[in-house]
Amino acid sequence: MESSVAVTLIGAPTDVGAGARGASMGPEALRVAGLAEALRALGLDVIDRGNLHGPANPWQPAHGGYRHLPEVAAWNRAVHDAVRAELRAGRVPILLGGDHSLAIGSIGAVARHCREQGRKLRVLWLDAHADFNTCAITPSGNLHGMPVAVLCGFGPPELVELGGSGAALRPTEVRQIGIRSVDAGEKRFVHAQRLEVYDMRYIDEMGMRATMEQALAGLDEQTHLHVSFDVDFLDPEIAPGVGTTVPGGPTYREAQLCMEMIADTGRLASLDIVELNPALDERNRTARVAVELVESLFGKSTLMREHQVRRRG
Ligand SMILES: NC(=[NH2+])NCCC[C@H](N)C(=O)O
Ligand SMILES: [Mn+2]
Ligand SMILES: [Mn+2]
Repeated sequence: MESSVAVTLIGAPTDVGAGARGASMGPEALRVAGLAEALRALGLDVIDRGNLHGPANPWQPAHGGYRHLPEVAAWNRAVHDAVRAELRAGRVPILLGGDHSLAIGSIGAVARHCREQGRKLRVLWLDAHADFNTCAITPSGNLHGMPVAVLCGFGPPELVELGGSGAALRPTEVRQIGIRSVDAGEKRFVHAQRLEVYDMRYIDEMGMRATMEQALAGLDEQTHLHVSFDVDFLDPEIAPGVGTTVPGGPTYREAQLCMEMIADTGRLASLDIVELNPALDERNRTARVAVELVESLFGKSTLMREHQVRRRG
């Protein structure tokens, strides 16, 4: 028997990067939906470290192109240090957001760890949004619309330099899946930086299976696979509990296949679950769907692998 996978839950209860309040309740909603118990039932070693602490949401307008930059930076420093500690201990950190700006700290720590260990990195960004805005092009100033740009080096120094000097990511290390809302200036920047985006039209035309085969192509034993799961990736019909819903997302079945195909790679080494907003949810059903998808991400399947009818070539 191989030793069991060890995961650590890290709560970051804040919505300082978002345009709507409520994602700060995400960590507790995921716990109430039974995340830790579900992962333990799969045989994983699960530690829940509780919640990180950081500044309250001052709910102020944008300042120099950003809303709440000092608060977002403080939360991300806490996330960075917590994620880094778990990676160093050989565990799989699972960040419970919180809004998506927290991926700056989380992926900043992952990228730094990979550099130190000489490992390759692949980031799968599951989202309705590209989150590739900068202060010059953002329509809102909300930092949850900017983490991918910040991680690629485009943003304020207090965020860009969080995981060490220089940009955490190269655009070629990222694959975006499920995208269906990109702002005008953001769209030009996505093209200029050659982000690899599998938008909803691509998924409609090619199907989720071919999409994931491409997004996961080229992984090897040295690759650290990070999944940044913005719950608004999902169609609002199955996931209403998010602050920025966009219709036309993946169905329950498509999302399950996406997660199962990631699990099959055996490379998943860190995860963010962000943008769950219990204030907008219905009886915690979005949290429960998120837990079901994360179970698949960690290898839950209907039948034992060896009993599955092999799909044809
Ligand atoms: N992580 C998210 N839900 N991001 C939504 C971003 C929405 C919009 N593109 C903005 O920059 O304001
Ligand atoms: Mn989103
Ligand atoms: Mn997002």
